[in-house]
Amino acid sequence: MFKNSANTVIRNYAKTSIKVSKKLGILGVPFSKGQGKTGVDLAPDFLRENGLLTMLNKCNVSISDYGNLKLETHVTSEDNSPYKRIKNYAEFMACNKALIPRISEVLNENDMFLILGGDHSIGFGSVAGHLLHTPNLSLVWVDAHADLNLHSTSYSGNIHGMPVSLLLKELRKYWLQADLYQFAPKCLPADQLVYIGLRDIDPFEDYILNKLNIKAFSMDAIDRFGISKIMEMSLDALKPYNKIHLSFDIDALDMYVAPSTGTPVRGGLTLTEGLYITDALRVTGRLQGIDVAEFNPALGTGDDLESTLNATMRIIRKACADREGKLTGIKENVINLSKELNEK
Ligand SMILES: NC(=[NH2+])NCCC[C@H](N)C(=O)O
Ligand SMILES: [Mn+2]
Ligand SMILES: [Mn+2]
Repeated sequence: MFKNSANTVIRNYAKTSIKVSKKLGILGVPFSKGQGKTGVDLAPDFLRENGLLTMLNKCNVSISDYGNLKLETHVTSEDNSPYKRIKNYAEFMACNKALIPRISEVLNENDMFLILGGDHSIGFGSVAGHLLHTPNLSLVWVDAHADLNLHSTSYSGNIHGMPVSLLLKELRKYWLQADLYQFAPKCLPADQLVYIGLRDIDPFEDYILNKLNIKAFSMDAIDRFGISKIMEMSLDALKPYNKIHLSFDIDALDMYVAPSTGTPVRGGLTLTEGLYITDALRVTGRLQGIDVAEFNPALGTGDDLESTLNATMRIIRKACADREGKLTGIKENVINLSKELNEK
């Protein structure tokens, strides 16, 4: 098995010599109610203001920016929510129901899409929408957390810790009252999911990872085998003709690299490892959807913010572009924003 995997990687890398520049559709989803901290909704515009589009243009990516998903402003009552333990369930559903059909619209006009979160609960709508367009899909979830809780197993009630359980075929039976078949009829088989970077898992998540035999590469595994071996094993686990969705929670990165995030965990990926993962997926030529979630520009000092912004931009560039351009103009904007936030 491992002999083949090395060949797979070499073959995949060889494909990069055919440089087809892909069309990229970008959509911001400024949703923050999947967890308790404000500010993660600022990320899409903050990334744009700090030169996201210019950076990608310099790398010859042709972009259509669809702006931000409009979120319902009048709050629906939680009284008739079927899952009382989940915080902001109605808002979560409204946002994701709006997001799901947008993915096909964006993919009909582009080769790839990039969703700018928002907290990671938007990963549900992004992947569910992707599955509607491309049912033969594999999911790579890069995260310190498994985000695999059920409404009934979550300690926090935060739905950013649950999106994967809403997506998995094997767990749908626990979400009957969510009426998922109506707006998210396609789901993901557990054997087409790979986790990378895990290091903070709840007991139920651990149980279900084992029970469903889900490929999960923890930080321990990465430290032990090295990231290149982990990527070989990851790609080997996925069907070779499937398109790939990468859902990147920036808290997968070490908290020294990406401190401006709501649930940081120590002992994470170096930026080099994060970029390696992203590159290994992009060069397969099958990467079709990307989420970048949990960047919260309102958290941390000016230095934290600069580091997190830089890491996030570089992950995005690696996912979307064959070439690297220069990052410019970031520093001034960071200084201005941290001044502004301190004055509040
Ligand atoms: N997307 C995230 N950062 N998720 C953190 C989840 C933390 C915890 N497992 C919970 O369910 O509340
Ligand atoms: Mn996380
Ligand atoms: Mn996450």
